[in-house]
Amino acid sequence: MGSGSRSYSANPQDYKLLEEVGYGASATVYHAVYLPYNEEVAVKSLDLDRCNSNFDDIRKEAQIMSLIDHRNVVKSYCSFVVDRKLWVIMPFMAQGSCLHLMKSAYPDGFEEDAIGSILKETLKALDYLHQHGHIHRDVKAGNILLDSNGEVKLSDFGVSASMFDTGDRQRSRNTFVGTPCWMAPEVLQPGTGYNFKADIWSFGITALELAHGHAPFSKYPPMKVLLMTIQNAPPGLDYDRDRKFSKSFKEMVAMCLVKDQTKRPSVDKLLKHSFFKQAKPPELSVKKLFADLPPLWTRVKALQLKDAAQLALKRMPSAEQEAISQSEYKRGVSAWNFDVDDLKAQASLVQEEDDDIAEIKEEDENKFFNSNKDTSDSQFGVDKRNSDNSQENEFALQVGGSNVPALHVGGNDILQSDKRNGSIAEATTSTSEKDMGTGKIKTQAVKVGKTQSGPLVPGTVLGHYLPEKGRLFERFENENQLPGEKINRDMRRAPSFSGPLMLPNRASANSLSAPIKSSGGFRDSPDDKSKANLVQIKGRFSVTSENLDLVKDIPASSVSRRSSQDSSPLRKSASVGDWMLDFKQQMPTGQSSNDSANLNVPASVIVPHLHNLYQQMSIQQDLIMSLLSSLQTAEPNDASQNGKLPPMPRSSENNGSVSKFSLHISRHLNA
Ligand SMILES: Nc1ncnc2c1ncn2[C@@H]1O[C@H](COP(=O)(O)OP(=O)(O)OP(=O)(O)O)[C@@H](O)[C@H]1O
Repeated sequence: MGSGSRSYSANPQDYKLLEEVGYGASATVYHAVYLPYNEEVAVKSLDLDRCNSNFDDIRKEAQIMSLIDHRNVVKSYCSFVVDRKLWVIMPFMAQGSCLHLMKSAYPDGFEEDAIGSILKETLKALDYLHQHGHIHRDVKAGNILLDSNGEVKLSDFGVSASMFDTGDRQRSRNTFVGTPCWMAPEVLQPGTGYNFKADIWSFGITALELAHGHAPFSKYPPMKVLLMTIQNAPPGLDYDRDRKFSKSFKEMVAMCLVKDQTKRPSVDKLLKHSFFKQAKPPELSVKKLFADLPPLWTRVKALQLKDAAQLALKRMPSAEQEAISQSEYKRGVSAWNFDVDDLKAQASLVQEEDDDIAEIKEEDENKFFNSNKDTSDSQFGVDKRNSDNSQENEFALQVGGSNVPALHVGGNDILQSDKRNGSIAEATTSTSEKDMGTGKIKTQAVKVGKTQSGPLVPGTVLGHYLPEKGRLFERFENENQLPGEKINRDMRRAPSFSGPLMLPNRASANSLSAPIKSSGGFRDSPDDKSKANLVQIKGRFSVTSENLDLVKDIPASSVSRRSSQDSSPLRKSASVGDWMLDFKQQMPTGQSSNDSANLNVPASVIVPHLHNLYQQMSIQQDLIMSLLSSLQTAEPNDASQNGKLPPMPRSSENNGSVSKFSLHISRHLNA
């Protein structure tokens, strides 16, 4: 197989690996030379031990990549296994990803003409993929690659899904994979399902990312991003700093970022938008972006060092968390694995225990509720943002009410799609209750051990968030020294800018036609089989049976969600004490409970709990910081209100949210 008539061998000796130019969730990407042709290529080395996908899925991804034939989509020339790695040979894109380029030279984003060209080429790639039945599912600046001549290609099919894929493979997963900042609301919203329009949302977010240098909400931890995506009005080009952008650019972004997926345009329609009609050829507008820059690998290395230095400087745990979150974002890692069962469990607890979470509005995002008035007169009849308010309210109600949004993976979710008149029908994952088959899939999930263990805290739900540091090292431990690799090991022990790190299990990350598993439809009923793998529910956090090896010896005690003793969810979530108690109850009779210090508890049992405890401490610190900053913000008004916390001044929708939030936090702290 190969490019055109060229074929590339499956012999690793024919490839000389040079510099590392990127690192993703499950792969390292090298600049390399294909010796027989003396041609530069990129070698993506996927660590099979770190991939949770089964090998067939990985191979299918590689196969589909090799069938791709479009100038704006990165294809693979061939792929083969070398030791425990799958090498995928691709064209080398000498300027790397747009994300890398922004981070090294354009921290505030690109100029509009470059953005227009990049987005137009990306749209062409999406057009091709959608026409061929694929939802990319991971459109973002980190996956838009640039060549030295200005060529733009969309890459990384690690999480893409085939709209025509049905059957076992589709049912076989219970983990939603994506990158939270770019994920469309319907992907998270119950009962709707999603289709290729999810790519249009991600495309709109990518437009903002290219315009600002970062995606909206990128500074927040994943759980918060999920809630904000669901609750808040869509982001847009509405800030003062966005005055420099044209009306047509703003309109185009507003069209993409409509919460109602049926009102989002197709790629075809978007391509006809005036913003793209006037886009310059990329050789004019994109090529100049890197005219004066050093080679890609030098930039990547510099970014790695900078990232490592930043992390080293930030010693405070809470600051570290943010740094980690930021560095992961900067690496463009997309394997944020959402365990849907865990999220559902957490969401259900949020519903009962934590209505006020729904009212936490971020300062930046509040303005969206009252903005976007200028985006209503799109020639394509795009909805006014304000017309989405009913939907906003609906979301807010759902969060606070009985239909809390929760991720759901329907076990029988089948992609229903067909191709009519040459265009893609709106293939949608079915999320109706009758389609769920939850019990079956949940049981499978337990069996395959894909859920996260330990108390469910925002950090744990998205497994990688806090444990990142640990996995960073794991990554280095596991790494093979590849021939030609020049980056010294010490530096690789620092957080790698281009690397993913801690992405634990990228369950479907490598399946090009990975099923679209996440959808809505959470049933919060006592007989909900989704709770089959809940071992304990404590406050808003739960211990799940992710790792049956870990929990099988611990009595599964069902704790009422609103037990009077459990009024302090956060504190309760620090379940180490309970766990020790449980463990001690299982001690052979006669052994004194005072022996706890000498308990012969295996490290494999202790470490996860210590880890959880650490996470909870971090979250508490985070909450304290949030409270402090809320208080600081409120201080000027405070004096005039006799010590009462004032309502949020910016939006009537936020009245009282600070005080509720504060109350919520003080409940945590005082309990
Ligand atoms: N063909 C290529 N030429 C040059 N650089 C590349 C190429 N492919 C990937 N890269 C660089 O390597 C990085 C990681 O690659 P890629 O996104 O394919 O890995 P991944 O493990 O699938 O990552 P992700 O976490 O985004 O899923 C990219 O962001 C890009 O900077």
